[in-house]
Amino acid sequence: MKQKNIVILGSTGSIGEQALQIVREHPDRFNVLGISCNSSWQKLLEQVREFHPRYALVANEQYADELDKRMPSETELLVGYEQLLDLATLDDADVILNSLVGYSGFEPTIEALKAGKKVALANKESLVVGGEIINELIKDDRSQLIPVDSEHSAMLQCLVGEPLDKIEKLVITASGGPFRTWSKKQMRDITVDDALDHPNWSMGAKITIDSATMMNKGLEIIEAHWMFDMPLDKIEAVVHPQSVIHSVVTFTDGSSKAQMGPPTMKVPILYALTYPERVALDAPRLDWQSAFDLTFEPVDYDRFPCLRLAIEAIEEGGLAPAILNAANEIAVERFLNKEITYIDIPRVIESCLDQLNNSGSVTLESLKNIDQQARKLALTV
Ligand SMILES: NC(=O)C1=CN([C@@H]2O[C@H](COP(=O)(O)OP(=O)(O)OC[C@H]3O[C@@H](n4cnc5c(N)ncnc54)[C@H](OP(=O)(O)O)[C@@H]3O)[C@@H](O)[C@H]2O)C=CC1
Ligand SMILES: CC(=O)[C@@H](O)[C@H](O)COP(=O)(O)O
Ligand SMILES: [Mn+2]
Repeated sequence: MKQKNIVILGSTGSIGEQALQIVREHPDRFNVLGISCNSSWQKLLEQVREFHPRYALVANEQYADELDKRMPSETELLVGYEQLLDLATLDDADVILNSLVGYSGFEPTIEALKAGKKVALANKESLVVGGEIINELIKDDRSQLIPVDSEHSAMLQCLVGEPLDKIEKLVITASGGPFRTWSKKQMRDITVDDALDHPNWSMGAKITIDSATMMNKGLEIIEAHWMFDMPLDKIEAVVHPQSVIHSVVTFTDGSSKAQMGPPTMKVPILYALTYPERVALDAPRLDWQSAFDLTFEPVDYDRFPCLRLAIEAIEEGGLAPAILNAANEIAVERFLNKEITYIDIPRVIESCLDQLNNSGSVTLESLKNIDQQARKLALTV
C-alpha cells in the first residue's frame, strides 16, 4: 500500500493530536510530512521525535530559537505565518489536514486549494469567512475539500452514492452544550469553567465556548451551506443532547439517512484522510443491546442569540460572516480572559455587525481588511 504523505497544520491542538493517534494506529497508511504549532513548541518537539516529519513549523517566532537548538537534523524547522503557507502547499503532500483554529486557518486553506492539494478541513472558520471564494476554487473538483467536522462528515457519509438534486434537507444536530436547560437568569452567572465543561466532547477552548453559546451551530450551518453548495432554506439545526446522531439528510422521497456513533472525532478525521475508502479503527462502538435514548428538541434562538446572529450574517452575505467570525473570536478570547461575561459575547458580535459596513465585494484583500477592523472594534465594545 502506498503511504499517504500528510501535513497536519495545528498538530498540537485537539484535532491535530487525534490525527497523530490515527497515524500511530496506521503507520503503513500515513507518513507525516509536516506538522505545525503556534507556540506549544515542547509538544511539537515531542511530535518531531516520534513521527520524524521532514518539516516542523512554529508560527510564533518567539519560540524559534528554542526549537532550532533541539531540532533533529532530518527535520527542517520553518518559522512564521508566511512559511505556514509554504507548508500548506508542499509538492509531496497528498493531504493537508487543516486543524488550525479561527481565521489563522483561512489563508492556508486558500493556498492549499490553489496549489491543487486535497484539504481535509477541520477549520470551519475558513468556510465561514470565505466560502464564496473557496467554492470558486473547487468548482471543477469538489472532492478537493473533505469535511472533518463531525456533522459535515456525517452528512458526507449519508450523501455517498446519492443524487445531490434529490436532497430535501440537511439536518445538523447540536448537543445544546452545557447550558441547554439553563434559564436566561441562570445564564447571567455563567463562569469560564461552566462554559468549558462540554457534556459530550473534549475539544480546544475556542470551539468549546462556541458550543456553549451555540455559535458553533451557526458556524456549522454556514459551513454546510458552502461545503455542500446547499441553499440556506434546505439546512436546519436540531438539538440532540446525546450527540450519537451526528447529522441527518432527508431526501425528496421522504427517506432520511442518519450517521451515528459514539462521540469521537477519530472517525471523521480518519474518514477525511482516507475518503472514499473506509478503514478499520479501534474506537468505541454503540452497544445496541443496552437501552439508550435518542431525543430531539427545537433550537432556542432566544436563549442562544449567537445562533440567530450567525444565520442573519449569512443571509446578509457580503462581508457580514467575516465580521461575525472575527468579532466572535475576540469575544470568546475576552470571555476566556474574564474581561466580559458569557452574555456579553452576542452583544459584542451584534455591535460589530451593526457598526461595520459589510457591503463591499468579497475578495481576499477585503476579507483580511474587514477581519482586522472587526477584531479592533470587538476589543472596545
Ligand atoms: N476539537 C474538536 O473536536 C473539533 C474541532 N473542530 C474545528 O477544528 C479546528 C481546530 O480545533 P481544535 O483542535 O479544537 O483547536 P485547538 O485550539 O486545540 O488547536 C489549534 C491548533 O492551531 C494552532 N494555532 C492556533 N493559533 C494559531 C495561529 N495564529 N497560527 C498558527 N497556528 C495556530 C495551535 O497551536 P498551539 O498548540 O501552539 O496553540 C494548535 O495546534 C477549529 O476550527 C475547530 O472549530 C471541528 C470539530 C471538532
Ligand atoms: C465534535 C464536533 O464536531 C463539534 O463541532 C461538536 O459538534 C460540538 O458540539 P455542539 O453540537 O455542542 O456544538
Ligand atoms: Mn461539529
